Amino acid sequence: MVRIKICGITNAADARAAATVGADAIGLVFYRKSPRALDAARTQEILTALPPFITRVGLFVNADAAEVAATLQQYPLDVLQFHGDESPSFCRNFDRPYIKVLRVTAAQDLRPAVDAYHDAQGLLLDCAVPGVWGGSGQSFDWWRLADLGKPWILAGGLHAGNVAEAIAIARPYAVDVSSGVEMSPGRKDHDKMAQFVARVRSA
Ligand SMILES: O=C(O)c1ccccc1NCC(=O)[C@H](O)[C@H](O)COP(=O)(O)O
Repeated sequence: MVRIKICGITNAADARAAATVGADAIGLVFYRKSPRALDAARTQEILTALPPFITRVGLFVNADAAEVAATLQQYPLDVLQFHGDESPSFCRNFDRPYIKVLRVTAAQDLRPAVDAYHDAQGLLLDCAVPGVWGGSGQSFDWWRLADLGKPWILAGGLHAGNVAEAIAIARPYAVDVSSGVEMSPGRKDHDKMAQFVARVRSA
């Protein structure tokens, strides 16, 4: 079964809807320059609204270690997701499972990254878009990856109309979607989320 993460949740209603339609995980953006960035009140509201057994993933882009640590002190996040140029030693600094994002455009050898981030819980492949760290809505040329020896997550420009094809080609452990299930940046479309999950489940 392919797992599903819905990223860039910004309010309690969207968090509840993501859980209701069957998402396995939600992503919370702690990157101030993002249109999906959260403040303390919103973060608390989302975490309070979320039912049990949905993985809470916190996203960071080249944050200070102190900022990541403070966020972890404040909120019960299950997994960290690093979208910037964070080194392996930085990522493993927080005593928390982490996912490292690799930004790609087409087929490439991922072995060096797999070796470098050998203790990552998973790797997330997203589309490399200059000047954009994530949530771009752009996809890359999917390819069938050789076994990485580690779960990997497919992201970048996915939506209900292309996710089945993406899964058939790439065979990921999980898929991650943000803008493909939105009506505008940071506002999820609940019907699109339901359609997306249904397509993944039937792929
Ligand atoms: O959502 C953002 O604005 C964002 C900003 C900086 C780093 C990551 C960000 N989001 C990550 C994601 O939403 C997803 O993990 C991934 O990039 C897929 O996004 P999309 O192509 O919009 O489905």
